[in-house]
Formats: sequence, structure tokens, C-alpha cells
Amino acid sequence: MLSEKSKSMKLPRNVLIGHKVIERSGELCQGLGLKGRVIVATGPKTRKVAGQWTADTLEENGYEPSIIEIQKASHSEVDEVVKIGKNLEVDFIIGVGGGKVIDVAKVASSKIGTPFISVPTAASHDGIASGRASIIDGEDKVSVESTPPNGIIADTYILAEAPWKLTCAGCADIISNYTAIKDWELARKLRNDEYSSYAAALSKMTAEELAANRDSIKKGLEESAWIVVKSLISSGVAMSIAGSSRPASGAEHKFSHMLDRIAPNPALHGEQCGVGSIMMMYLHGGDWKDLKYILKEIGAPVNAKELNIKPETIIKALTKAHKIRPERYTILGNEGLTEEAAKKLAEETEVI
Ligand SMILES: NC(=O)C1=CN([C@@H]2O[C@H](COP(=O)(O)OP(=O)(O)OC[C@H]3O[C@@H](n4cnc5c(N)ncnc54)[C@H](OP(=O)(O)O)[C@@H]3O)[C@@H](O)[C@H]2O)C=CC1
Ligand SMILES: O=C(CO)COP(=O)(O)O
Ligand SMILES: [Zn+2]
Repeated sequence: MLSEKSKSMKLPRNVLIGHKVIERSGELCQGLGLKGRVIVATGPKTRKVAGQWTADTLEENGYEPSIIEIQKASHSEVDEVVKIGKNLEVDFIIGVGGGKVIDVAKVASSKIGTPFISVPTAASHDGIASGRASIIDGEDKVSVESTPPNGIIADTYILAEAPWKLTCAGCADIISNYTAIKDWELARKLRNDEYSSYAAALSKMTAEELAANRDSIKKGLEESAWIVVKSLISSGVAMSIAGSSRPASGAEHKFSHMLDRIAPNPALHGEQCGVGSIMMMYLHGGDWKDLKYILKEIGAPVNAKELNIKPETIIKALTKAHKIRPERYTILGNEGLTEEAAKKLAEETEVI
């Protein structure tokens, strides 16, 4: 009954995008009513690029920052941040870095119950703006529900200087929304899965916008960082609306997560999702050639060789991908692909 229906959505409140907006970190935090002590979680490289800068800016604005360097997205590092945060009685946490740093800071702030500000230094995937976090937990490395950032500071000057490969991976993560949506629609039809047409439309539109603007995505162009980070934020919001990663994660993500488990040297998250998306689009009977063309134009990998992953590992990942998060129904079904079908799929799409 409609009268009994309820839904809670947590979304970022203040988003600052632009050239050297890190200098306005204090202003964003004040706008959110934040005061006092803050942990600035950052990485060894990203500290030099933006972490120290953020801490200095906050200090100039009357905050008391303490910098913590994150090495790995692991539970022990989350626990360490939580411990330090409780000891210092911090008022909020800022994550300044790539996905690893953002996820650790996101989960730690959620555990302490403090606000969280996301300051991505690389436009590498859509976790920078979402309420999802991916922490290494033995075999398990899919995202889990956490708290979305209260604020986002996306400095295009920093993002444009990040390794270009990371930006291309972010684009591919967005392009993979095309197949994630197809899987979600399938699960709705076959399983009556909960579905949000708003979240699906936003996710699809985000991929379409990025594809339409791909000519402006070029190395060294600050405009590119704008386009990509806006898309990543939009995709993150789609996930927050849905209350799950469904709008941005389907069979192509299962394939990527399986590669993370079995490949000796996995490629970047978005790179693997992009290649997975080509193959899942083929299975859906969609225009996989166009999707491949878009990825190629962006400069993202489109085959096993470019991922630097062996063909046999690709086939194995295809046959085992359905075992990731089995409750999420996708084009891979409950049984997954046979080895022969997986080989044929990878060959026909020229992934191997
Ligand atoms: N929450 C979610 O929904 C999702 C989370 N993930 C997770 O995110 C992580 C991957 O994130 P990703 O961003 O690709 O990789 P990392 O955060 O591991 O960053 C990759 C490397 O790039 C460096 N780096 C980042 N920004 C810059 C910059 N501007 N200049 C120079 N170097 C830079 C980092 O430095 P440093 O050493 O300082 O960190 C690091 O060495 C994984 O843990 C993955 O599981 C992936 C997808 C979705
Ligand atoms: O990467 C994501 C969306 O792009 C999150 O997906 P998962 O929930 O599959 O980790
Ligand atoms: Zn992703």
C-alpha cells in the first residue's frame, strides 16, 4: 500500500567543482556547519599533490587537521583511522586521494558517526561520490553500503594532472552503466527486483552524456576533468537514489570483481568493467561494437592484451563471474557461462 511506503536517501549536500577549489575547503566545511578537529586521510603520493594543501588550507581557516597516510583499503587501516579519530575526538574526516583513500575515510567516518568530505585526486571511478565503499575483506571485494560524502571538493586542476590512465578508467566505469542498466531491467522483468526508474534514467543519461562529449576528453585538458568528474558524481548520486550500486554495477562489474580475485595482476577497476561491458552488451544483443568504439575513442582498453591479462584468465573470469554477489540477477543467469560459451563470447567480441 502506498501509505505504508517509505524510503530514505542520503545524498551529498555541498559539491564544489573547479580550478583550485581546494583553496575553498574551509568555506565548504563552514557551509556545512563543520567545526574543530579533522582527520585528513590521504595517500603517500596524493599527500604531496593535494593532501598537505588541503590540511594547510583548513588550518588557515581555523580547523585543527591531523594527517593520516593510507596505504591500503583494508579493514585494519579503517580501524586505525577510527581509533585515532576517537582518541582525537574529531569532528569530521576528509579523504584526499584516489579510491583507496576515499573508501577508507568513508567507512571510518561512518563507523565513528562523523561527517565525511570527499576530495578525489583522480577521476578513476564513481565511488568518489557514492555511499558505497570497497574494502579488502579476504576474498570479498565488492562495494558495501556506507555513508555518502556530506560534501565533495573536486579540484579540476588536481584531477587534470592525475595519471591519464586513471581518468580513462573513470570514463570506462561510466560507460559500463549501459550494461548495468540492461541487467537491472532484466532482473526487474524476470525476478521482479526492486527498480528505480529515476536512478536508472540518471545512470543511463550520465553514460550518454559522457559518450556524447568524448571528443573533449583529452589528456592535459582541464575541461576533460570537469566532464569526467561531473559524470562520476552523477553516477554516484544514481546509486544513492537507488540505495544500491545496481544502476552502475551489473554483470560487467561481476566480471571485473572476479578478475580482481583470480588475475595475478588485475587492471584498473574501470578498465576491466569497460571490457566486461563490451562482452555483456553482446550477450544482451545490444550494439557492443558501438560501445567498444566509444571506449577506444576515450583511450580505455578494449581487449585482454590492453588489460595485460591472459586470455585464459578472461575466460575463467567469465565462467565464474555469476558467483559474485549471486543475489544480483544479470544476463549471466544463475548458472553462468560454460567454458565454450565464454571462449566464443571473448573471441567474437575480439577481447581475446
Ligand atoms: N567505492 C566504490 O564504489 C568503488 C571503490 N573502488 C576501489 O577504489 C580503489 C581504486 O581506486 P583508484 O582511484 O583507481 O586507485 P588508488 O586509490 O589505489 O590510486 C592509484 C594510485 O594513483 C595515485 N594517485 C591518485 N591520484 C593521483 C594524482 N592526482 N597524482 C598522482 N598520483 C595519484 C595514488 O596515490 P597514493 O599512493 O597517494 O594513494 C595511487 O598510487 C580500489 O580499492 C577499489 O576497490 C573501485 C570501484 C568502486
Ligand atoms: O563500482 C561500482 C559502480 O561503478 C560499485 O559496484 P560494486 O557494488 O559492484 O562494487
Ligand atoms: Zn564501477
